[in-house]
Amino acid sequence: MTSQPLHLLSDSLTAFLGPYLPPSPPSDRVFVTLTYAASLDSRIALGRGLRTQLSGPESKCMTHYLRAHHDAILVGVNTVLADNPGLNCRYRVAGKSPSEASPRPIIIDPTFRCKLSAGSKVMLAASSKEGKEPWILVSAEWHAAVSPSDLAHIQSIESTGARVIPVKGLQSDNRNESWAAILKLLKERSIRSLMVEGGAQVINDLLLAAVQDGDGTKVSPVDVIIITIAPVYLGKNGVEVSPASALDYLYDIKWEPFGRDVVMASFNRKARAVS
Ligand SMILES: NC(=O)c1ccc[n+]([C@@H]2O[C@H](COP(=O)([O-])OP(=O)(O)OC[C@H]3O[C@@H](n4cnc5c(N)ncnc54)[C@H](O)[C@@H]3O)[C@@H](O)[C@H]2O)c1
Ligand SMILES: Nc1nc(=O)c(N)c(NC[C@H](O)[C@H](O)[C@H](O)COP(=O)(O)O)[nH]1
Repeated sequence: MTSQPLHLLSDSLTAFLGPYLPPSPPSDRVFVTLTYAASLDSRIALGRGLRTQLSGPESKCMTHYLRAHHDAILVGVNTVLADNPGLNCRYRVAGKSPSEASPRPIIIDPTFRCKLSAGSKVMLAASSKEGKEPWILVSAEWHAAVSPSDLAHIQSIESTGARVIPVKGLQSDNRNESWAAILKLLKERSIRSLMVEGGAQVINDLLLAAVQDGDGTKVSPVDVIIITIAPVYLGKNGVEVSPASALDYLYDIKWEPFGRDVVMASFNRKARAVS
């Protein structure tokens, strides 16, 4: 990988983000930050499968600063197929190697469509010690009936330290149940803070998701929402972020300009109770 480290953020910008970062020491459950970059018409890409750069250099740097503060970063498989993302942290953290500063990449991919190769950016970031090896979450049903060619592929990428992890309850047709299963698995594997970067299906689902808290109460799994808004329109064919129903539960909202973009950071009132 030949990516350049990102330049430092000013003190005022780190002060802006500070209140929204995962707690230290971490709490007992997985702290979830939902973050993405959208156009003025709430599109996150020009069309399905199209990588679309929205963030300018300043807000991009903000995203990598956030990556440095999370144990893991999660995307849906369509984002991997469209964007070939590195999912590492290119913001330099004093006293940590790039790999140590990077979150664990996690890809939700029930039927292993990503078919990661050694040349994909996420695998290259890991092999060049600029990131961590990805975990690919597949459904337990798919894994139980894996074909010989997929098994060979899995063995090949696992030999590099990547993991293909079967998850009971991970299913495309009951995605709310999937979130409960994903968060349980991540907690068992000592992930205490998760940054979710997209794509649209993941974001739209998570905005309305409800999982059981320790005492059985239904809660939203999302603690913090951080959105970069870029001053462009992507039009009607764009990939839209718009949940299936209305919601109005953000609080302690701050807006901050980052270059030509503006970033909104907020807490989610439903992170504790969903009626
Ligand atoms: N601007 C941004 O910030 C940003 C961020 C990420 C992606 N994108 C764009 O978004 C587009 C991709 O978005 P998308 O909506 O097509 O796909 P996605 O990335 O949300 O992936 C969807 C797929 O992931 C799996 N999946 C997701 N949630 C699941 C669940 N709970 N249970 C089981 N399986 C689950 C399924 O296989 C599903 O088909 C791309 O064009 C990409 O460039 C933009
Ligand atoms: N913050 C942000 N601004 C954007 O304009 C954009 N398109 C994304 N998209 C998020 C998605 O996860 C991308 O796949 C990664 O941003 C790829 O970037 P990396 O190689 O991982 O740095 N995110």
